[in-house]
Amino acid sequence: MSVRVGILGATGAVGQRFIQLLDGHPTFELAALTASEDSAGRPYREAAKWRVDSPIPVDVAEMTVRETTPEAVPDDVDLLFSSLPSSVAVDVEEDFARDGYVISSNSSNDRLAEDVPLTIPEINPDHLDLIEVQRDERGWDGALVKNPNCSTITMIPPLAALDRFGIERVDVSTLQAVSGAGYSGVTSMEIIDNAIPHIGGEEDKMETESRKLLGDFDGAAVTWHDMDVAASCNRIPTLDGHLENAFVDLADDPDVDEVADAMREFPGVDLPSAPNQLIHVFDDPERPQPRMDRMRGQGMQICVGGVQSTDHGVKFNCLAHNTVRGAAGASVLNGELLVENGYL
Ligand SMILES: NC(=O)C1=CN([C@@H]2O[C@H](COP(=O)(O)OP(=O)(O)OC[C@H]3O[C@@H](n4cnc5c(N)ncnc54)[C@H](OP(=O)(O)O)[C@@H]3O)[C@@H](O)[C@H]2O)C=CC1
Ligand SMILES: N[C@@H](CC(=O)OP(=O)(O)O)C(=O)O
Repeated sequence: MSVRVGILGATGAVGQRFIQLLDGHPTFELAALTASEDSAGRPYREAAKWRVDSPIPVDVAEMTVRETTPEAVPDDVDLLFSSLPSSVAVDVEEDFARDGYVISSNSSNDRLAEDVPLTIPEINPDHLDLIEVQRDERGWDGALVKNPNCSTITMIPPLAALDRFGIERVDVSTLQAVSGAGYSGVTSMEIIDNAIPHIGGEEDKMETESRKLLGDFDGAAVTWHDMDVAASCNRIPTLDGHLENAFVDLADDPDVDEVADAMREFPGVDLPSAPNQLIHVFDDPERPQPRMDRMRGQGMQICVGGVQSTDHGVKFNCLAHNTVRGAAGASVLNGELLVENGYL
């Protein structure tokens, strides 16, 4: 089966990752690229300042960038990946869904909307069926599906593995790469020889999205997990890969080996972009490290290390590639789940 796909916001940092990940994809055939009015009408190679660590695919380089409107995208495109600024996406994504397109979006708008699935295929694939509720309520033929924030997605797989021991509270502190802010988000003068102990909106996203992701879906609505989550977010001068230190209070008292085994054995999914093993647990206390470990599982694996018991539960470190597993890769995986579950 081949599905014709497009990318909204294709010239940006995440849009370029989409192009890289879709090159040679077994199911998805890239058929449309959109961006702002400044880029529309230009060949992609001219409109995009290409910065990904592999060449622009030859056929993509010559594609003409389109306007980001439903009229500008061919009708035979079934699935759109969205990496628009959220201020733009909030209206535009709804226009496309109303027009019949299915959208797998990485932008932060609407992630907490009651009828919008916020999905990680290995964690809560059942939440995808919120699409039925969404279509009933909004009268759409299309659909809007979201993946979480990059810092949130990094800690969720290990937390999902721990939930069998009864998570009561999570305290997490992040060390986030500069690519998370986009290419012009943090200047070199701000970040070299430095760390910035604030990332606007990020703590709130981690504290809320995590509870929706680990919540229960009863076929009509998601009841959020009742754990307390407190996050502290920091920017550091790594290029890619968010590292996080998590402290988790548990109802039960598992030993370190039980915790590590629960993470190692946490099941993956059989989708083209999914890693064979979702969580890699290091015994070496100096791992994971961003530069060494962010590309494990082609950037889609979650790395964990430093698992230790505490008075109230466990602590560990976790790492994921923020623009692959944390952004474009997460949307592509959701697209694969949409195909698998018959939504396309
Ligand atoms: N960078 C990262 O690691 C992560 C980013 N995200 C989220 O993904 C989204 C994209 O981020 P990123 O790729 O870094 O952003 P960029 O600024 O690099 O790219 C934005 C894209 O949107 C297009 N665009 C901007 N304004 C408009 C408009 N008015 N109409 C149509 N298209 C427009 C741009 O086109 P043009 O080139 O023509 O201006 C470009 O293609 C954001 O919502 C961000 O929060 C999420 C997780 C990680
Ligand atoms: N805020 C993230 C990147 C991002 O854009 O997240 P979101 O997808 O929630 O907008 C970072 O700075 O690393």
